[in-house]
Amino acid sequence: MAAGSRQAALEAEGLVKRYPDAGALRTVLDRVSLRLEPGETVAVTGPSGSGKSTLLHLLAGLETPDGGTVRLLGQDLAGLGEAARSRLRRRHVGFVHQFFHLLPTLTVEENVRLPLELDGVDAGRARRRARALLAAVGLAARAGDFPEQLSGGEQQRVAIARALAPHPAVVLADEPTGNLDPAAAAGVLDLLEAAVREHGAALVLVTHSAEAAARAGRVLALRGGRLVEAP
Ligand SMILES: Nc1ncnc2c1ncn2[C@@H]1O[C@H](COP(=O)(O)OP(=O)(O)OP(=O)(O)O)[C@@H](O)[C@H]1O
Repeated sequence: MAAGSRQAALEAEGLVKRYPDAGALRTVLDRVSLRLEPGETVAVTGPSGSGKSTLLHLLAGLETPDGGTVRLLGQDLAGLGEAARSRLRRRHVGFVHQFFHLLPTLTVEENVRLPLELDGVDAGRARRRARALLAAVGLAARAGDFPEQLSGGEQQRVAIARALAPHPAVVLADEPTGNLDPAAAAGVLDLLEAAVREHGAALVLVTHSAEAAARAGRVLALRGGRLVEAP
């Protein structure tokens, strides 16, 4: 790192991802590069199937690229073993999945506590943090419920509380406002933006929503596998 330059929260260079398709390999991402400073929000748009979720999975180290590198807080994910990569992800990445991925056998509060407890945070502190987050997302009264007792929008807010629980340096949100009414969608964006503002998190927001994208500092689009400035 050059003297005086800030360390990027997240840096992807030349990412390539190919998937088998009808007996051949199809290139979904073709040399995609992206750099996010702490406190920065980037919206990624693009048609269905353009590779937005794939890009988020590569940035989180949930999938391995066929080419290129991802550095999270300066660490090259490819240089880490699976255990170290999981630890880095658990501590520093908040991932909001498109379909929530809450664990159905755990209560709402247990879902939010889980990443903290997996990371060795003591039970009392994890409970306090989970309750504070559930209060922030307006679900304090639902802490003891199970995910299936909640509406889609409520489950999405739990997923966001869980993603923000460890104070992640990077938040990767895959369509966090999909299927929400406008008021709920605005509330979800407020929560994500608060994480950026209060903790200097870097946020990548994958979205089909023009309103959501308009709230980001930078809007990029995936087109033909390339990440370009949105018009
Ligand atoms: N594990 C996989 N195996 C094979 N093909 C895959 C796999 N994952 C994704 N793809 C393909 O890669 C392309 C990009 O998928 P991706 O889910 O990243 O798109 P997206 O832009 O997020 O779409 P949407 O907006 O519909 O969520 C799609 O054509 C998809 O079928």
